[in-house]
Amino acid sequence: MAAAAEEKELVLLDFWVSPFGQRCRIAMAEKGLEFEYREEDLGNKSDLLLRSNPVHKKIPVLLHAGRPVCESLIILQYLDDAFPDTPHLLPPANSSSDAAYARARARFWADYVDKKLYDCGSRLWRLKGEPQAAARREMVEILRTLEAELGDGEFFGGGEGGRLGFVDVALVPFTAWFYSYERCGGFSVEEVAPKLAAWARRCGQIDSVAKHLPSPEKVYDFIAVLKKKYGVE
Ligand SMILES: N[C@@H](CCC(=O)N[C@@H](CS)C(=O)NCC(=O)O)C(=O)O
Repeated sequence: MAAAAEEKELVLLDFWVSPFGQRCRIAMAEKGLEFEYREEDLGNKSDLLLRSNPVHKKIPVLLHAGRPVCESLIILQYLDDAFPDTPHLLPPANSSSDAAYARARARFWADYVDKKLYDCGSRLWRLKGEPQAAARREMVEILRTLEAELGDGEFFGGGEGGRLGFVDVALVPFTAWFYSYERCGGFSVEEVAPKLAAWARRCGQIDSVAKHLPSPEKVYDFIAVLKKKYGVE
């Protein structure tokens, strides 16, 4: 692979359960890029993390030859740009208006995942009573909206040659949280969005995803730790 010499220079500052970090790990696995994984203690962030992401002080940070790239969706786009000979997540930019439109559309849905799904999922385990019921109604709507975008497709598309694309990689880490969302919210993803549930199972069979996603039970245990930390009963 053309990028081989540069691959060794990729370091990912990450935290095991982070869906944002998992996006980067899955993307690099899909691209066949080797990287060094460095687990951060988010309660005691390393100087390297604080120096590399002084604005948000968050993981993931990708260091490429020592230069930091922050924010998971920006990291995914950077990987497409910096390693153009590897399979693209976004349709390659060319002069056609169709490619430009497909790129814009994929970015829209990845942004939707960030703006809606993550926040709503957090409210499902943090809240009780009516606010939690409101989060459940919103989550059902989000899942149905994503299912409508998926349609009858095998994947959300955008990737080269029927592979995982930008939206797939942006969304798939949250499938490890579906079980927790279901238990906290009292609903079934299979019932509200069966095609999306089937897509999640399909993704789970892909090596890059299977290798980098934790089990749903481990995520649920982690949420129990978070609940304790934030005093949620
Ligand atoms: N928008 C960011 C979100 C990253 C993020 O929220 N990271 C969390 C872990 S999941 C973090 O580093 N939290 C530490 C903190 O907020 O102090 C991205 O897409 O990379």
